[in-house]
Formats: sequence, C-alpha cells, structure tokens
Amino acid sequence: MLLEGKVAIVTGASRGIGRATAVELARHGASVVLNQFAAADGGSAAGEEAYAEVRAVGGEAVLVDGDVADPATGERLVEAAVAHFGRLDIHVSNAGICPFHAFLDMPVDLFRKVVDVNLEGAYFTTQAAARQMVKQGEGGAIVAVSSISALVGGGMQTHYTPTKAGVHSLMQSVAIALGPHGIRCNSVMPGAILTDINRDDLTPDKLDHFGQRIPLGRIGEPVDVARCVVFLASGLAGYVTGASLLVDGGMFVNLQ
Ligand SMILES: NC(=O)C1=CN([C@@H]2O[C@H](COP(=O)(O)OP(=O)(O)OC[C@H]3O[C@@H](n4cnc5c(N)ncnc54)[C@H](OP(=O)(O)O)[C@@H]3O)[C@@H](O)[C@H]2O)C=CC1
Ligand SMILES: C[C@H](O)[C@@H]1OC(=O)[C@H](O)[C@@H]1O
Repeated sequence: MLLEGKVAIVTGASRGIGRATAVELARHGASVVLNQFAAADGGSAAGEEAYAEVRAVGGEAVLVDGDVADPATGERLVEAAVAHFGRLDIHVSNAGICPFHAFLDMPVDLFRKVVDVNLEGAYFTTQAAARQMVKQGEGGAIVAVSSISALVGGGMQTHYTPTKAGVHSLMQSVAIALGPHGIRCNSVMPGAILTDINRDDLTPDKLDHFGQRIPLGRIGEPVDVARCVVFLASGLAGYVTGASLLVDGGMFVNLQ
C-alpha cells in the first residue's frame, strides 16, 4: 500500500472532494483525521457518514469539528493526529466555499468570509501541520486543493478565484520554505467536479457547455481529484514539490 503507516489530516472532509480524499488516503493505508465544519456550526450528519466510509475501507479515523478560518483549528487537528495516531505525515488543505455572487454589489462580509475560509484556512492549517512535521524531523507531504480557477476567472467568483490563486502561490512558497525539512508541498487544480459547492450553479445548460469543452467528455467526480492527492502525498511523487496538477479532463487547454 502506498501510504501504509502514514497519518493524514484532511480539512473539509465531511463532503465532496475532502470526503473522497479521506477515503482514498485510507484505502492506501493512511490513518486520517477528518475535519468538518457544520457540526461546529450546528450539526450535520455528513461528517459521520464520511467517518463511516473511511472505516468501511479499513482505515483508522477520528472526526474533529472546527472552522478552518480560526487559526486555532489547525493546531487542534494536529493535536488530534498526535493524540490518536502518534504523528503527522500528510496534510490536505481542502476546505473551501464558493457562494456565487456578482462583483458590483459584493458584500464586504461575504468577501472576507471567502478569503478567511479559503486562503487563511489553508495558510494556518498548513502552518500548524508543517510545525509538527518539522518537529518530527522526518519530512512530510502537504497537498492543497487549489482550482482551475487559479488560472482563469469567473464573473460570479471574484471573491473566490483570488483565493484559489493564493492557495496555489502558497504551496509554491512553502515548498521553498519547507524543502530543507524534506516536506513536499503541491496543489491540485480541479476543474468542474460535481459536489454540493456547485450543485445549484451547474444548470443543465452549463453542464452541456462544460461537457462540450471537456475533451474527456464528462464532469469530474470527487474521486478523480482524490486519487491525484494520494499520488502527490505518496512516495511516487518523492521528487515533486512546488508543482500544481490540473485535474480537469482537459478543460483548461481546450480553447478552440
Ligand atoms: N467542486 C469543484 O468543481 C471544485 C472544487 N474545488 C475546491 O475543492 C474544495 C472542496 O470543495 P467541494 O468538495 O467541491 O465542496 P463541498 O461543498 O462538497 O465540500 C466543502 C467542504 O468544506 C468544508 N468546509 C466549508 N467551510 C469550512 C470551514 N469554515 N471550516 C472547515 N471546513 C469547512 C465543508 O464542511 P461541512 O460539511 O462541515 O460544511 C465540506 O466538507 C474547495 O476548496 C473548493 O474550492 C476546486 C475546484 C473545483
Ligand atoms: C464552485 C465552482 O463550480 C467550481 O469551483 C472551482 O474552483 C471551479 O473552477 C468551478 O468554478
């Protein structure tokens, strides 16, 4: 197994790409700390379902509530990894939100919320994970979920796309800062992946349009991204750091 004996954190692991990533990491042998937000915010069954899916593939797991926008959450996730599994080897910064909204009347609070969760959440959870990995002195792997939106715009995503470019840039910079510690830092850039984040936005017309633009002919599924995270987290990618992997079925390159 690619990740036998490894311990991983996945933020936003209750649904979508994060849940699929937690399951695939476990399928390849990792023990996983699953972070969820909704329970901290009033309750959700999604985290329990994700936990059950990880257990069903034979993985050890622990579910930890917390808002990644709070810098203390990263520290609590690391504490959980160490308390339950004794160490930390892999950090997946995945949690993110995209409440579609027009630019000209963007509420300040909404803008700040998206930046807090997507960019600050990635920054502070990555920092907490890196501190633990440096302390252990045996290297590690950090994978952030950026987006094709780091490279292209979205008229209803003016608050969101800069955070995804920021996450991409963060991985490049921490790859330099952490390389001497043997910690590899990369990002995946998913294209259009059907999850709760875009379920309402992906109207039949838009699905048709994407279907035509994507050379592989289909919208992505969370597991398409999750398998690439496993690759970047594993020894197979042992000489890969500061890189970004588009996981978009070819959508980005298909201009005409
Ligand atoms: N779907 C797509 O097409 C693409 C998605 N992405 C990125 O992938 C990542 C995952 O999105 P996706 O799976 O699609 O979306 P989902 O809406 O399905 O999942 C989002 C996850 O993030 C969690 N989350 C939201 N806010 C917070 C918070 N403040 N603190 C901790 N966790 C939080 C949610 O937890 P809870 O259930 O507890 O609310 C949930 O587990 C995001 O970063 C997104 O930007 C990138 C490119 C394309
Ligand atoms: C939420 C969007 O549908 C999705 O998020 C991204 O990052 C992609 O670029 C899509 O726009």
